[in-house]
Amino acid sequence: MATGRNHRPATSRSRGIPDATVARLPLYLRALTALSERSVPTVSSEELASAAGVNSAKLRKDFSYLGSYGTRGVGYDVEYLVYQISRELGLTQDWPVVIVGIGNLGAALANYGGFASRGFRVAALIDADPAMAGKPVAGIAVQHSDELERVIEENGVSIGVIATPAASAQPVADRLVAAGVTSILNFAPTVLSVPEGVDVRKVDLSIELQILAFHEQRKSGELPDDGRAVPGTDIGEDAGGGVTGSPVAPPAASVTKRTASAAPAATDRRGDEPGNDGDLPAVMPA
Ligand SMILES: NC(=O)c1ccc[n+]([C@@H]2O[C@H](COP(=O)([O-])OP(=O)(O)OC[C@H]3O[C@@H](n4cnc5c(N)ncnc54)[C@H](O)[C@@H]3O)[C@@H](O)[C@H]2O)c1
Repeated sequence: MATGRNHRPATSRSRGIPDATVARLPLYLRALTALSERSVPTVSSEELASAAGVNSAKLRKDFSYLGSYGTRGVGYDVEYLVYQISRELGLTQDWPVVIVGIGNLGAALANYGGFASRGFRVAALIDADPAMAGKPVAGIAVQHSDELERVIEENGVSIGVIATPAASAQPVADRLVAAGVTSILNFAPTVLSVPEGVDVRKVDLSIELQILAFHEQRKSGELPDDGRAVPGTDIGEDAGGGVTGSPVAPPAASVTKRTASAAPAATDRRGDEPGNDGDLPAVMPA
């Protein structure tokens, strides 16, 4: 991982909020939503930091970017923070999402209730297999790939989820982008090339397991022969930021924006934006 401590942190395009802060906002929101469901009116930074698994000083710094400073002796207003973070994340509006590749994973994603409850409406399920067309999955009829462009246009889809085999992922991404999609969540184990202005996040559970395997190996005292740390395992601090109690990072700031090129994201992103986690995997908040 690049060491970016002496550099200005990479920031999101809105209001100059650092990407690492943006990556922690869903963690705060998840913790705050749980408090809200229990009708808890206020929360201290320490309590919320602990519930979100984040260091409390980092939390206060993150909230300062939102203009939220809490009230001394009272803490933060839970409902207001839920609103503020939801608004900052763009969750106060409905986001139609298209899932491409309705096999084991695509069907599981389609059935995942957590999308809808967080403002992501599954607008369409797309698969290249003609035998799948018309079959209901999660109450939605699967549509053939030929329909992809029409579906995106009709539903105003800007977020696409790719759950196809790796070999199909780039052509699918190209079609999604050409049709107007500007954000892609990629589950296929391949690096995607997308034009400038398109954001890609990737999820790879096997990478997370490999990181856990590394920590297991450390716990058992079995280090690699040369005793060096395995690269890419220190993602907690920059990506999830100040995460406590967990050896594995929460959602990494793995937004990838680049011009179309054959260069892997891990190389070009880390090279030009120190302190950002470039192509590290993201894990969906549960
Ligand atoms: N990121 C993760 O943690 C994770 C976990 C499991 C699987 N995966 C990956 O997700 C992908 C899907 O896995 P799966 O087990 O669901 O596979 P699967 O074979 O069950 O499903 C793949 C589906 O994609 C469809 N498809 C193929 N090419 C297509 C195209 N060009 N356009 C539209 N649909 C197309 C196939 O018809 C099939 O229905 C694989 O790349 C796999 O490696 C990732």
